[in-house]
Amino acid sequence: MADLVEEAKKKASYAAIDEHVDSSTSVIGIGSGSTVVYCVERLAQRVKDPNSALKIKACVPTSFQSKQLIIEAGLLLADLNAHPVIDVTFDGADEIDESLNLIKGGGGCHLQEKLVAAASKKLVIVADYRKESNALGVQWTKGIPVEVIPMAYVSIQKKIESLGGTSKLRMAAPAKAGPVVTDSGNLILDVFMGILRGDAVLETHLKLIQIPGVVETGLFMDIAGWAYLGLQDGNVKRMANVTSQEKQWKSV
Ligand SMILES: O=C(CO)[C@H](O)[C@H](O)COP(=O)(O)O
Repeated sequence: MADLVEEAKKKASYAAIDEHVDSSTSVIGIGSGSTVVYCVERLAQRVKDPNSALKIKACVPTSFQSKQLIIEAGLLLADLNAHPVIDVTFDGADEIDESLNLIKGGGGCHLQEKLVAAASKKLVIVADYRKESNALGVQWTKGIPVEVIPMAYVSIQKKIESLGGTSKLRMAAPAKAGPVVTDSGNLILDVFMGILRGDAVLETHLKLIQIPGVVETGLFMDIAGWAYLGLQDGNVKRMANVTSQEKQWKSV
């Protein structure tokens, strides 16, 4: 089972890199999590190939983890302020619906992931078959990750209750006593607001983001243009959202 999942992540990642990186690609965003490890592996293989025509100028990370991945692979590390327009970003997801709405932030990196995605002409999601869903909250049952300012986390929890939801402060145990602290120094609430279909995804994001002290939610709507899903039978399923692709190209 574990091998099957790893193989699925690797196949999806290799296909995504091979189909979205070419000699015109200059700046690449690198997401976070266990699946993007294979994207970086494939990218490094292609860059180091003596016959390579690639001219990658910079890789922009979305977390401490992805910064380390870029450095260890010998790729060129840069930051978003130096490269505010990114050609293509590759990132994982915790759940993906049919319209390519996503839950992200299982690894606690969704704030920087959203900032890098928003600066990207293309966002390509890589995942294994367990992430595909017909509605958000069906496969991923650990709640919507919501990054919050530490001094307000209890009052934010109360506001979430008044919206009909519940939340749990994400804890770091057993790795450390106390809460998970994000790369930006904030806390994470995992928020339960039921199963989200269609317009409910955006509506829920808007309700949460309006609460003072909420920095970002792990709901990503209309931003992923492509998703590559590694399947159990060894094939890769390709999904595309034309509306998101067009919006992205226009907004950058
Ligand atoms: O959003 C994320 C981190 O904040 C990750 O992309 C998401 O959790 C998927 O991770 P993995 O590839 O390990 O399943």
